Amino acid sequence: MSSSSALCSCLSSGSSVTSTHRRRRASSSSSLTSSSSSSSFSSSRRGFSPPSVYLNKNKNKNNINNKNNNTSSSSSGRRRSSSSSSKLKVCAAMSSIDDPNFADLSDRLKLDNVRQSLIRQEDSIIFALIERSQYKVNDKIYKTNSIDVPCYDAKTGVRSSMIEFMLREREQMDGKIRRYTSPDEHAFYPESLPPLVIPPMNFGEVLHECALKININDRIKEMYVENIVPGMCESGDDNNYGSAGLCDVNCLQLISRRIHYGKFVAEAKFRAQPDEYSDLIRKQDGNGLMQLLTNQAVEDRVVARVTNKAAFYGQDINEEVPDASKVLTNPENQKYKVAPEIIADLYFKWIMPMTKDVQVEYLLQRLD
Ligand SMILES: O=C(O)C(=O)C[C@]1(C(=O)O)C=C[C@@H](O)C=C1
Repeated sequence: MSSSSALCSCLSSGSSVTSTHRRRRASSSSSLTSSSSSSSFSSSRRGFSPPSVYLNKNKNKNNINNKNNNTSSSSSGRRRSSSSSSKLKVCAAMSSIDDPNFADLSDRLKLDNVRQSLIRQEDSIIFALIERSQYKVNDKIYKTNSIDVPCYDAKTGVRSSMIEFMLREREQMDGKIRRYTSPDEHAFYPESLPPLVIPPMNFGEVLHECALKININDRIKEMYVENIVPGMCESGDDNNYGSAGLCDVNCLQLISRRIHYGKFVAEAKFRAQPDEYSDLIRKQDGNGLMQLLTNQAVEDRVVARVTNKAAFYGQDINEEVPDASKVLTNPENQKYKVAPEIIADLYFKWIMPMTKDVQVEYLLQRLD
C-alpha cells in the first residue's frame, strides 16, 4: 500500500523529522511565500520518532560525517568552533577525502563550470517542458479541494491540490535517499522531509551558510502554475491529471534546481570580484548587485541556445541524421511539439530573472 493512502490526516507528521536534512527555512525576503508550508501531510510514517541519524546500522561511524545533522561535528570528527562554523569554508578539510561519503564540490565554484552545469540543466528542463506541453492546462491539478487526494491542510482541513499531494509524495521518496542533503537541491515541503535511509553525503562547505536560509520554491511553484503552464499548454481539460501532474513534478524539481543554482553562480562571482561585491553588500544595495551580476551577452546566448535546443528536441527525429540548418530554418521541418520561442521566452521572462533573484538574495547575506 502506498504511504499516501494509508493515513492522510491533518497531523503534522513531517515536522519532527527534518533534523537529518539541511535546515532550509523559506526565504524571509520572499514576498510571495504562500501558505503551503502550513499544510501537512500525514502517512503511515506518522509516529516516527525524531531521528538524529539516518536509518542505518552504521549510524555512529557515518554520522560523524553528516554536516546536516546539527551535531556540529566536522568531517574529521572535531567539533567546529562557533566562529569557524559561521564563516565560509571552501570545501571540506583534507581528511574528508578519506570519507567514503565525501563529494568534492569545490570545482563547482568556477564560473565556467557553474555555467556548464546551467547549460546541461537546460536540456532536462526543455525536454520536461515539452513533455508537459502535450497535455492541456488541466487546472484542476493546481486547485485545492478539486481532486480527491488524501492530503489536507493542517490548519484549515481543506483538501490539498493534487500538485501539492504529488510533490509531497515525491519528496518522501527522494528525501529518504538524501536528495535534499545536497546543496543544490531544495524541497518544496522541507518541514515534512522523512529520515534518511542511507548515510548522508559529506559535501563539505561550499557555499556561505546563508545559503541554507534561501528557498524560494513557493514563488517558483506559483510562477510555474500561473505563467509557465498556461504559457505553453493548450487551455482546457483533457482529464490527464496523473500524467500531466507527473510532468509538473519533474518540471518543478528541475526548474527549482536551476533557479537555486543561482547560489553557486553568486558565490563564484563573489570570489572573482570580492571587493566590488563586498562594497555593494555592505551598503545592502540590491539594485547595484543586480546590475553587477547581470551579463547581457550571456543572457542573449542562453535565449538563443534554448530556442535552438527546443527546436531540436521538439521534433520527431527520424532515422536519418538531421541536418541542423534544415531543422532550424526549413518551415517544412518545423512541426514542433511546442514553439521553440515559447520555451525560450519562458526562460527569459521567468527562469533567468528568478535565478538572478536568488543570486541577489544570497549576496545580500554573503558577509553576515
Ligand atoms: O551566467 C551568469 O553569469 C549568470 O548569472 C546566470 C544567468 C542565467 O540565469 O542564465 C543570470 C544572469 C546573467 O545575466 C546571465 C545568466
